[in-house]
Amino acid sequence: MTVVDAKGSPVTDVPALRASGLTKRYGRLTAVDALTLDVPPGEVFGFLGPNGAGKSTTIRLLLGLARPTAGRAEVFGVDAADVTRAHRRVAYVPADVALWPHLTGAEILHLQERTGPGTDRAYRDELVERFALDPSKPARTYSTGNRQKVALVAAFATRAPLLVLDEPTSGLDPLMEREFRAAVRAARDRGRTVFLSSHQLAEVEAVCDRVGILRAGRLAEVAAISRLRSLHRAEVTVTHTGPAPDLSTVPGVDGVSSAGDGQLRFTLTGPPAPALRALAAADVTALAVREPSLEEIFLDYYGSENGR
Ligand SMILES: Nc1ncnc2c1ncn2[C@@H]1O[C@H](COP(=O)(O)OP(=O)(O)OP(=O)(O)O)[C@@H](O)[C@H]1O
Repeated sequence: MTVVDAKGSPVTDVPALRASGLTKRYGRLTAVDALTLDVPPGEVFGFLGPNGAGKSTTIRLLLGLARPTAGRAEVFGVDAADVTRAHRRVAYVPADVALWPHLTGAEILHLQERTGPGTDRAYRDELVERFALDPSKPARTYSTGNRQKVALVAAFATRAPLLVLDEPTSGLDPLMEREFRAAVRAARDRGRTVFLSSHQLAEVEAVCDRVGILRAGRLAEVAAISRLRSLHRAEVTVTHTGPAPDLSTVPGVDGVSSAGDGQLRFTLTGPPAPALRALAAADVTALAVREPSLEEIFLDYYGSENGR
């Protein structure tokens, strides 16, 4: 029996996606290493990591397209290996969209409608317009971006409660990227769950509630974007009159520099209270704090290293 809330939506604490000790080895290489993660229903989750970190392999495991060496993947409580049941609730856009070359975009969308978990046709037509897709052409004539658009329109227009998108915007131009972000927000407004692997950090920052950062097959961090920012270095600029405040021994403060123009710059990690107490002793006339972008956080994690 399904329990529903006042609006008729199912009440469930079963995660949309669950990975428990999920592991995939290819010979000696451990592509995904004991990955444990829950994505609750209604969340937009960003999945980040450099090339080769194991993002696509994780997605393949979550979708039952690859068999785990150890551990388990579940979609709304159903074992990912039970593909027929699990896929009733999933729409998937792979990194390399392959379409039937002789069918037109419209024919492919129609085919998806008949085989998938149900389609909102009015919304699909709206998305075709929004993504400026010409559905009358055979798929073999589509560019990479246009193939991606067909797959995205089909996925967003389904009634599947979970969308798994593997680097879905790599071929889209900035206008289409904007439409993509709007479609993700609309999906969330409808209570759908989105699992989005991406290299576009600005995109993840704009649409995701939480992010997971994968490094060499392991989850290095899972956090809300705001929390991730607060854990990382903020850049602080203090304008003062009179002698510069002494921050040399303040916990969390690093890289103090003064240009001698009444401005002091430093980076701050962790709670700001000790720095604020030290600053209170000086005559501070302005204080500016710049939080790091997701890109800066990402580079902090990886530096110039590879993901593996
Ligand atoms: N079928 C396979 N056989 C052997 N090794 C594989 C196979 N699939 C993936 N790998 C290896 O597993 C590691 C993770 O690859 P994966 O494609 O999951 O990374 P990714 O994070 O998706 O990278 P990218 O961002 O470049 O797409 C890589 O070292 C890759 O070479």
